[in-house]
Amino acid sequence: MTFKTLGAKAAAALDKELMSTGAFSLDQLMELAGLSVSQAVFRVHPTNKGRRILVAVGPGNNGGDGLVAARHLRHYGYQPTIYYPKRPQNELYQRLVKQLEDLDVPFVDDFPTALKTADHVVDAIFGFSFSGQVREPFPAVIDAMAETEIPVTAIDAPSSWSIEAGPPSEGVGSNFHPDVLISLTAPKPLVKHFRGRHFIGGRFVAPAIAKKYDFDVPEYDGLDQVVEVGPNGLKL
Ligand SMILES: NC(=O)C1=CN([C@@H]2O[C@H](COP(=O)(O)OP(=O)(O)OC[C@H]3O[C@@H](n4cnc5c(N)ncnc54)[C@H](O)[C@@H]3O)[C@@H](O)[C@H]2O)[C@H](O)CC1
Ligand SMILES: [K+]
Repeated sequence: MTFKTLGAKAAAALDKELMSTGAFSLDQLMELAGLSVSQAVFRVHPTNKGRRILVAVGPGNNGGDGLVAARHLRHYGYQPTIYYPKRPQNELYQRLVKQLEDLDVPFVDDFPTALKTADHVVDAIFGFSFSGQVREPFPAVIDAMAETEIPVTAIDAPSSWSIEAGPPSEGVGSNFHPDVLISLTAPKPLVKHFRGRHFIGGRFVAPAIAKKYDFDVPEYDGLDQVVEVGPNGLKL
């Protein structure tokens, strides 16, 4: 049995609904999404496998999830480093950056060089609002993540993949296959093409909303914010 998937349009509509009739703020959803990501990273890459986590942060809310995850990882004893080349003038993201600066988390401009000394990478560049060809400065970053030997965890989608159709057939991202994926609230159709370890996170959806959008809320254990499922959404 597989978990139902949520296309890009449905995922955006669900987000909107959670923040209107659902009465959540974006900060709350992002905090819980980022907390889920930090738990998935801890599961697949505990601190004894290496503490240096490089987080590639994009310009939207997927990037925000990455900034939140980095803060939690720092508190778990990791040493996160942030690559954040396109920073929107938005108070929410500025606050997330300040929180990391207060924890002495370094921000770097040169992604390939930072990758050489990292133990694990988090891809927080694009999520369900990605479309078209990858624009600068991200093509080289995605190429570097595709080629690296160290494990990569992608938040919600491997960046550059089509949310509906998966990896591009050629060019940037065609050889990008992250080791770990954490789908937020529900897997996206691209999971059909994913072969690594797959988690679902985002433990904040009320049953009535999940029913309306026709997806399954997984059974979370105890305090967990993530559930591991089969690579392409199969129930384990
Ligand atoms: N429902 C949840 O569980 C929650 C999910 N969250 C995360 O939010 C993202 C979706 O965020 P959104 O801001 O809508 O968009 P993205 O981050 O995916 O990216 C938008 C950003 O990227 C730019 N962009 C789009 N295409 C390209 C391109 N081809 N080249 C360069 N740049 C591009 C675009 O202009 C925007 O600036 C979701 O996946 C989750 O990770 C929330 O945290 C809330 C809870
Ligand atoms: K991503």
